[in-house]
Amino acid sequence: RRAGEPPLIDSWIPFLGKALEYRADSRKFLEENYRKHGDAFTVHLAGRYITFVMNPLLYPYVIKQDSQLDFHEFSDQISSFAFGYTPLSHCDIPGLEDEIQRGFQLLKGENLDSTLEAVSANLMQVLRQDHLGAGSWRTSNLYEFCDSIMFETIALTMFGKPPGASYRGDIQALREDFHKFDDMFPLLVARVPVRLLGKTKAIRDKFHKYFLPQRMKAWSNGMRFTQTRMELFDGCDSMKDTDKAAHHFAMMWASVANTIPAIFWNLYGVMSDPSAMAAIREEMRDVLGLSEDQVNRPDTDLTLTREQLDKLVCMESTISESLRLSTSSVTLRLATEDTKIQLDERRWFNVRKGDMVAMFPQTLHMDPEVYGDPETYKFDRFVKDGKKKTDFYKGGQKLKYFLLPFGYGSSRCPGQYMATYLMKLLLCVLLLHFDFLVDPGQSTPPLDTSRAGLGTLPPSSDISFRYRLRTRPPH
Ligand code: HEM
Repeated sequence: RRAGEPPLIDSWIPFLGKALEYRADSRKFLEENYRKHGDAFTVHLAGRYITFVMNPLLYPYVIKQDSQLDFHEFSDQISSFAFGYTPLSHCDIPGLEDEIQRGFQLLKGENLDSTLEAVSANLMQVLRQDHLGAGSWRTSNLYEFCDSIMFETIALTMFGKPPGASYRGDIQALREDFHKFDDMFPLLVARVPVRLLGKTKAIRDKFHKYFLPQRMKAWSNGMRFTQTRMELFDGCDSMKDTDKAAHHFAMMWASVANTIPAIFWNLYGVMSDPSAMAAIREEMRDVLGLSEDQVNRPDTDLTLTREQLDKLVCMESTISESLRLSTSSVTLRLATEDTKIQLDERRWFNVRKGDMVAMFPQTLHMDPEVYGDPETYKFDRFVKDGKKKTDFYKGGQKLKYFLLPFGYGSSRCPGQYMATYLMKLLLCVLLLHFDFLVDPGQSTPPLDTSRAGLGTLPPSSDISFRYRLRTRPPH
C-alpha cells in the first residue's frame, strides 16, 4: 500500500481476497475489522479494493464529498447486466440519464397525491378479491400474505391494469416468475452470466415481452411517473423496444424487492407486540378522526391524504424500527481517478482510480451506543414527546445520519416516500378491517443473510398467523 492509504485486509487466496469471509457474514466480518483497524480500512474483495468507512460520526464528511466519486456509471453497469438492457453509457442518446433522474421528481410531494388514491383503490380491490369476505378466523403465512397483496397492489399502481379477463391468473404467474428471478439476483449482481443461471434468462425474456411498449399502451390507470417514462423512451428512436421493456422491469424490481420484506417486518413487529398495536390504533383514531361510517366498511375505499398519513408519527416509528432491524445495504462509490477523501477535520485517506468507498449502515443501526439494546424491537424508538425523534448520539456527539435504509446522496432511493406511504396505507387498511394473531410457539425468524448488502432482508422462514374481519361495533 502507498502512503496515505488505509490499512489493507487481504488474504493469500488469489483474486478472491476476503470475498468468502465477507459473503459468509458481512456484518460480523466488518465489525471485527472495525474493532481491529479503526474507523476506515480497505478490504480486497474479488479483485476490487473497497475502503469501508465504519464510524457513523464520519458519515457527514464522506457524504459531503459524494460528488467526487461516481455512483451512476457503475450502477448502470450492474443494472444493465442484471435486467438485460443496453447500458445507458452505450446508448448515445443525449440527456437520457438526466431525464430519467428528473422523472424521479414525480415520486415526491404533491405528485404522490393521486398515487395515494390509486394505492387505496387498488389495495381494497385486491383485498376484496380474497380476504374481505365475512367469516371466522382464517390462517395464513405472513410473508405470503404481504407478498400476494402488495405485489399486485404495487404492479397495478405503478403500471396500470392490462385489459382482458385473464389478468388475475397472469399476475399470479408474474409474481412466481418475479421471485424466481429475484432469487438469482445476488448472483447477477456478482456478474454471473444469466445463461449460467438455469431458467433465469427465459424468465427475464418473459418480462421483456410483458413490458413491450405496444402492450403497455393498452394498460389503464398507470402512474403518471410510468407514463412519463414511457413517453421519454418513445421519444428515443434509437432505443430498442426490449431495452425500454427491460427498464420498466428494473423499475418493477426496485419498487417491489425491498418493499415487501419491509412490509413483512413492519406487520410482524406490530402484530407480535400488543402495546404497538394498541398505540397505533389509538393514533389512527386520534389523528385520522375517522367517523364510525368509515371504519369497518369493506365496501368503501378508505382515502387518506398525505397530510393525514404524515401525522402518523407512532406508525412511522414502527416502520423505522423494522427497517433498522432488517436493512442490510452497502452504499458503494467508485473513484474514477485517484482521490483524497477527508475523514474529519484532521484525517484523510487516498483512494486509487478504480477503487471504491463504501458505508455499511447496518453497523450503525445495530450499534448499542446509538440504539440501546439494539437487537430488541421497540416500536416507539423513533418518537419523542409525540414528535419524530431525531436526536441519537454516539460518543456524546449527536449523529447527523442515524438511520439510512434508503441510502444517501446520489444513490438515495427515489421511491422512499412512496414506500413509506405504501406501508402506512397498508397498516391503516389492515388494522381498520382485521384482527390479527400470530400463532403461538413461534420465535422471530432470523434474517436471510444470503442477500446481505442488497437492501431489506427477508425472513429465512415464514410465520403463521390468523386474521379475521373485525365486526362492526354496535351503534
Ligand atoms: C422499503 C422500501 C424500499 C427500500 C428499503 C429501498 C431502498 C433503496 C436503496 C438503499 C437504494 C440505493 C441502492 C444503492 O445504493 O445501490 C434504492 C434505490 C432505488 N429505489 Fe428504492 N427502496 C424501497 C422502495 C422503493 C420503491 C417503492 C421504489 C419505486 C417507486 C424504489 C425505487 C428505487 C429506484 C428507482 C432506485 C435506483 C435509483 C437510481 O439508480 O438513481 N424504491 N432503494
